[in-house]
Amino acid sequence: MREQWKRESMARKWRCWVHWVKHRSTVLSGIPRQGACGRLLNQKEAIAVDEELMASPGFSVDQLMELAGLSVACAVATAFPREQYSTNPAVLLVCGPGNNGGDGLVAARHLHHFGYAPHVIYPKANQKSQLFVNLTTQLAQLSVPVEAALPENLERYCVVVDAIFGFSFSGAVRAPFDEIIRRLSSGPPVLSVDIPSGWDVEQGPPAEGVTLQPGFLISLTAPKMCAAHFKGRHFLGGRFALNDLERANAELGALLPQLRQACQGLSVVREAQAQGVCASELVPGHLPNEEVEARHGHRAGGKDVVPDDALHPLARPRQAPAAAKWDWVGTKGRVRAQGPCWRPSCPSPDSCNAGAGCPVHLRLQEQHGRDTEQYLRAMLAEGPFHPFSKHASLNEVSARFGRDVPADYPLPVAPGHVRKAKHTCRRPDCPFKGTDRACRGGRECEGRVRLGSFQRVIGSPLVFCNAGMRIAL
Ligand SMILES: NC(=O)C1=CN([C@@H]2O[C@H](COP(=O)(O)OP(=O)(O)OC[C@H]3O[C@@H](n4cnc5c(N)ncnc54)[C@H](OP(=O)(O)O)[C@@H]3O)[C@@H](O)[C@H]2O)[C@@H](O)CC1
Ligand SMILES: [K+]
Repeated sequence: MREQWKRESMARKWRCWVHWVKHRSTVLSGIPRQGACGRLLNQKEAIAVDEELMASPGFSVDQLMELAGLSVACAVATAFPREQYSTNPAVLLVCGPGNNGGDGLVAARHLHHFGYAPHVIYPKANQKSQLFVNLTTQLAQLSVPVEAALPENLERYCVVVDAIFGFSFSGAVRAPFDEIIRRLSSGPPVLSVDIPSGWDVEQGPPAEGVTLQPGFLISLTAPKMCAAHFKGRHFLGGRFALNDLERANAELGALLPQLRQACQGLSVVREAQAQGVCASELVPGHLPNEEVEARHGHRAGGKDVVPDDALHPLARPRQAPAAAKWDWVGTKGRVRAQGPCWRPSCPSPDSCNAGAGCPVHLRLQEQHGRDTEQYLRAMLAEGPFHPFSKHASLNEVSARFGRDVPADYPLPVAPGHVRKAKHTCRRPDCPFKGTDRACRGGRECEGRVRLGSFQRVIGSPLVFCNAGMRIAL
């Protein structure tokens, strides 16, 4: 009896909510809201849905924020899978003064647990609310750095999570966030939370000034009107909508996410733009590819259901270049890599030759300097086919090829440009003493020590030959 009463009461509340939102939508919106993601919420509706979630079903702010932050972390993990990196990938989360910033703080905690290395920038930390104090304390206890200023070098991050402003943003961006947004606009790929920061919630990107163009967006609860101007990979998150969404969607004409499966952030499929119409549809992550194809008439391509050409260049999946494209040229014991760079964080993937200006290379050099073993480890950790710069020594390239080179690939050793192994063995009876051949024994032999360290690093067999270091493939 009590159960039935509960069910009826829930149903009554739900009908009230649907009626109320429907009525509000009609009254409040004068602007058409058919965009890239179906019917989109305007600013007042977004705020109203948020308030309603707290009022009627009694969600608390921290509950909503926890789910929102978790879905942000899931979207990052989907777009930048942890398995693609050999060390914990660095993620920069820039958090603003409101609840959008709170989502970023929560996401940082989950990303830490997912095996990422989050770094939080929180320029206007909210010290008054206990919720925000708790969130920063939790991060401190996990040793997640929380700082006020944006770091100088953004290239070390595989993605920047923009949790600066959400649906309460209005007007022109004020300091210090104007400068932050300017810098983020030319850095690594950006994933925006709910609203791309600096965009008007309804009108989209500002007409003038620097604009953030994120490659990824995760809308919370439902996409807002500005999402109509977004051209990247779109996720929906926040499992806090109420029962009976299908009915709600039908009645409201809105697109509230149906998060029935385990994943928290869902991709939104951008339908083929054949008739110039860009209507998107929410597709649960578990939908079979054939069905996606049937419904949208384009190749779903594994997990990625967004056609590549609809994506922001930084959001497009990178393909490993064919081995033939790689041309390693030995020059005075140094080598040069030619071919497109496909490091996920490369700022210019099509033109980068990882030369002296390659920030990754510079950073690795800066961090590890002459410590060969550390430097090699760091190089290898950058992922497969990291193109070495002009300044990489032949030995480093040899070490790299020892791991990844295809069996039929020519050795990167150009005649006449091979570094000769120095004879540095101090044994008085060394048979190679006085010759230009390297000693194969002797504890002090520099070649042997180095050989040992390469083997430790890459675990592949390297042998000495007369001409210098070669790879045993
Ligand atoms: N149900 C949901 O969907 C859920 C939503 N959630 C999340 O909450 C987000 C909305 O949060 P919110 O209401 O706290 O506002 P938000 O946009 O973060 O920031 C407001 C701050 O920005 C500031 N500010 C404004 N304009 C500015 C300007 N031009 N230049 C500079 N500053 C400016 C403003 O300062 P003030 O104007 O007050 O001085 C204030 O401090 C929402 O998008 C979603 O991410 C989840 O957490 C839970 C479930
Ligand atoms: K944002």
